[in-house]
Amino acid sequence: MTKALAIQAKGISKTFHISEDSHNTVKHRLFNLFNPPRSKKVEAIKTMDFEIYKGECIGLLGRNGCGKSTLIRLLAGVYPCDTGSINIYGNTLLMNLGVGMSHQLTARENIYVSASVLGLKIKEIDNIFDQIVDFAELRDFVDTKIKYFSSGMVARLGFSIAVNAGADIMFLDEIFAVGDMRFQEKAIKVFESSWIEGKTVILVSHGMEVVKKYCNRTAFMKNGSLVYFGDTEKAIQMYVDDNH
Ligand SMILES: Nc1ncnc2c1ncn2[C@@H]1O[C@H](COP(=O)(O)OP(=O)(O)OP(=O)(O)O)[C@@H](O)[C@H]1O
Repeated sequence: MTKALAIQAKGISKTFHISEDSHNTVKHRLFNLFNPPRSKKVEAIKTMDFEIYKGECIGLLGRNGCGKSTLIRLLAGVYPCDTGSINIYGNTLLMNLGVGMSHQLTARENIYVSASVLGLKIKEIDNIFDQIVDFAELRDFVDTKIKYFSSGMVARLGFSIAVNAGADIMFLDEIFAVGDMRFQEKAIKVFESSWIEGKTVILVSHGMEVVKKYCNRTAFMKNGSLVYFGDTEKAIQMYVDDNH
């Protein structure tokens, strides 16, 4: 049986240009009239190719700053790539600290916007609205702008929308680390339930137990490069060695 593609990345890369001197004060600007601000290049993602198949749970490991979040933001379409192309087969939702949700909107408005992005009609969203709110345990905050939410509350809302609205591909950035213990247990239960079967999940986590338990393949990144993508145990070993 041939495996169906969920994500195909070909030759993708991303470089950030960070300005080193911020000419913010009047004094600083006067003294630096003829010195343009210096800029530093950060190659967050160095050219890489990979394929992810439908139904896979993929782990993404690497030390702080190695490019994990940038990679999933590229895959989720938050940033454009500098080079290469990404093909996504299905609808996606990125769930970490509120990326993809608007902080100026209330939880209710974000539910409607995110679920529409996932392809649901207004009537369908009406039908699952209560489910989303109750699963996220945010009944008392439905009409509060999410800029007043804690990062855990935003993560709960994002996870609940994706679970209930049925995203085909989910990017989970440290989801098991941000909610409180009770929500983490609930999130893990959903993760283990049959619901997750057939869905494609890309999981960024510093928790080796979670990666070991759920990921059928794991990628190990270092300094923006995809060093290894395959057997989970082997990727974990490389990550552990890199931390010593
Ligand atoms: N929006 C941005 N503008 C400029 N530089 C950025 C931006 N986002 C990330 N970077 C830089 O790109 C590099 C990779 O960052 P990224 O957040 O992808 O790493 P990470 O592996 O997710 O780290 P962590 O484990 O700490 O979450 C870092 O050097 C970071 O400073």
